[in-house]
Amino acid sequence: MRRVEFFDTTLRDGEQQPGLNLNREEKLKIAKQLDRLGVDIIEAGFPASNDADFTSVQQIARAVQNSTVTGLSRLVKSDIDTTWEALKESRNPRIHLFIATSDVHIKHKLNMTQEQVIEESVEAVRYAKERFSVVQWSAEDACRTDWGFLTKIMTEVIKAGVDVINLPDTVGYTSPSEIKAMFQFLKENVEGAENITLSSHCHDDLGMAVANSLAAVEGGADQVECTINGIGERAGNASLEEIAVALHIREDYYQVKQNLHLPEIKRTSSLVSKLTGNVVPGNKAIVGSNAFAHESGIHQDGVLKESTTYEIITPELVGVETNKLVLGKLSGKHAFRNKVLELGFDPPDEELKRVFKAFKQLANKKKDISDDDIFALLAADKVEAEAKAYELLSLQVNVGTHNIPTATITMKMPDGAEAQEAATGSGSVEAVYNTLERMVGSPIRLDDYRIQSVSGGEDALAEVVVHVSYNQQSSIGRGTAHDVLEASAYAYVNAVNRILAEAPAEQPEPSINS
Ligand SMILES: CC(=O)SCCNC(=O)CCNC(=O)[C@H](O)C(C)(C)COP(=O)(O)OP(=O)(O)OC[C@H]1O[C@@H](n2cnc3c(N)ncnc32)[C@H](O)[C@@H]1OP(=O)(O)O
Ligand SMILES: CC(C)C(=O)C(=O)O
Ligand SMILES: [Mg+2]
Repeated sequence: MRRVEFFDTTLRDGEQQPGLNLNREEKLKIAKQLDRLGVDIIEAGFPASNDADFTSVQQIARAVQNSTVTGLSRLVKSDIDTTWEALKESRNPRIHLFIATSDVHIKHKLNMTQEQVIEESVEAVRYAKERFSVVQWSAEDACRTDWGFLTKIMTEVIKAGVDVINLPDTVGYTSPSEIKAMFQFLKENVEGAENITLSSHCHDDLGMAVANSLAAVEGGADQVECTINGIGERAGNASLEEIAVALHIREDYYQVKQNLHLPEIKRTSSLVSKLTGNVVPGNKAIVGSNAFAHESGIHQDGVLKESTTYEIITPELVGVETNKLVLGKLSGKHAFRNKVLELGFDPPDEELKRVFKAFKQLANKKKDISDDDIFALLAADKVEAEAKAYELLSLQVNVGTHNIPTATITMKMPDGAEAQEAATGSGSVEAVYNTLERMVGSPIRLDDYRIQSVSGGEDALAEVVVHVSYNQQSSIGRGTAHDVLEASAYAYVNAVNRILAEAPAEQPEPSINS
C-alpha cells in the first residue's frame, strides 16, 4: 500500500487567515505538537516576508525532532537565500518555491509571459537545488491552469531537479472528479512525473477542500497540504483532521497508509483553537464538541446497544475520552435510565416512569439539562413518592411596587378534595407560605429557607430547601422549578408531607376553604 505524506501549513497558510496573528512562542508550541502528531512536513512560515517569520522558522527548524521543516519562497534569489539562512541548520533543509501558472495570474498579477514563468521556475529550482536537499515547486492556481501548459512547465522543472510538485487549488474552484482527473492526466503525461512526489493543496471556497484533497489522492497525489481545523486564507484550507481520519476509516477504499498518530488529533485541534482564538464549531467533523454526541432517543438507544450503529469513528481514535449522550427533549427512556444509573439511582420502573415524565416536561422548557437537574428531579420525586398527602395544583401570585403581595393557591388535600385559598404577606414568598399555612390549618414554623440555582444559565432551575417545625417535629422539604415562587411552594408542601408521613396520628386537620 502506498503512503500519503501530510504537509501541514497551519503556521504559513493557516496564519494567512485574516485577523490571525501568532507570536513566536505560540508558533513553537504548535510546531512541537504537530511533531508529536507525526506530520511529515511542517511549513513554518515565509522567512523572507518579515523578520518574525524568519526567526520563527529558524527556531522551529532547530526545535522539531521528527518532522521536516520548510519555508515558502518566491522565485526571487534573495527570498531563496533568506530561506536558506533560516533552514540551513535543519536536519533535512527543504524549500517551497511557488509561482502562479494560470492565465489570469500570469497576465494580470505577474505581468509576465508563460515562457518567462517557465524560465524563472527552472532557474529558481536549479539555484535552490544547490542548497536544499528537498526542493518543492508549486504551480499556484494550478486548478485554473491549462493542462497543456501545466504539462510543459512541470516537465521543465522536473528536468531542473525538483523533488516535489504541488498543484494547488488556490481559490477553491475545482471539484472532486475534476481534480482527480487532473492528477491522473499529469501523472500519465508529464515526463518524469513517476520520479517525483505530487502534492495537492486545496482551499475551501466552495466547501470542497477535503473532498478535493481526497479525490487528488485517488488521482495519484502522494502528499496532501492542509491545516489544523481548516484555518487559512479566506474560507480556509483543507482540514488535516478530516483528511487523516477519512483516509484511516476508509483505508479499504483509498488503499493508502499514513504516519500520523491519530490520538493526538483532538489535543492539536484544541491547542490551535486556543492559540488562534478560532472557535471550533460544535458540528465540525472529528473535532467539534458534538462529533461524538447524541441527543435523539433512537440514536442513543442504538449507541447504548451497539456503538457502531451510529458511530463510524471511535472517540479514542482521535484522542476524545468518550462519546456523550446528551439528554434533551428528543431523548428517550433508554438514555434517561442510563443517566439515572450513572448518577447512582436505581428506581423501580414506576418511579422511573414518573421522573422521566417530569424530565420530558423540563426538557421542553430548558435547553441544557445537566446532571444536577436530573439529580434534583430524582431527589424531589423520591420524597414526594415516599409521602404524598398534599399536592400543589396551581399557584398565582400578584406582586407589584404598590401592591401587597397576594398568593392564590389550589391544592389537592389529603382527603382527595381540591381546595383554594388566598393570603397576603410582606413579600411574595411570605404570601405563598401564609396561604399554605392556612390551607394546612396548623401553625407550621419556617426555620430556614435556602435557594440556589441548579446548573447555570438564564434557564437554570431554582432549588429551594426549607426546614420547618410542626408540633415538635422538624422536617426538610425540597422543591425544584423554573420559577422561584413555585419551587418555594413545592419545598414547603414537600416538608409538610414528610411530617405527615412520619407522624400520621398527628396529622393537622386541613381547613376546607374551597
Ligand atoms: C497563494 C499564496 O498563499 S501565496 C503566499 C501569500 N502570502 C503572503 O503574501 C504573505 C507574505 N507576504 C508579504 O509579506 C509580502 O507580500 C512580501 C514581502 C512577500 C512582498 O511584499 P511587497 O514587495 O511589498 O509586494 P506586494 O506584496 O505588494 O506584491 C507582491 C509582488 O510579488 C510578486 N510576486 C507574486 N508572486 C511571486 C512569485 N511567486 N515570485 C516572484 N514574485 C512574485 C507580485 O507580482 C508583486 O510584484 P510587483 O511588486 O513587481 O508588482
Ligand atoms: C503558495 C501556495 C502553495 C498556496 O498557498 C496556494 O496556492 O494556495
Ligand atoms: Mg494556499
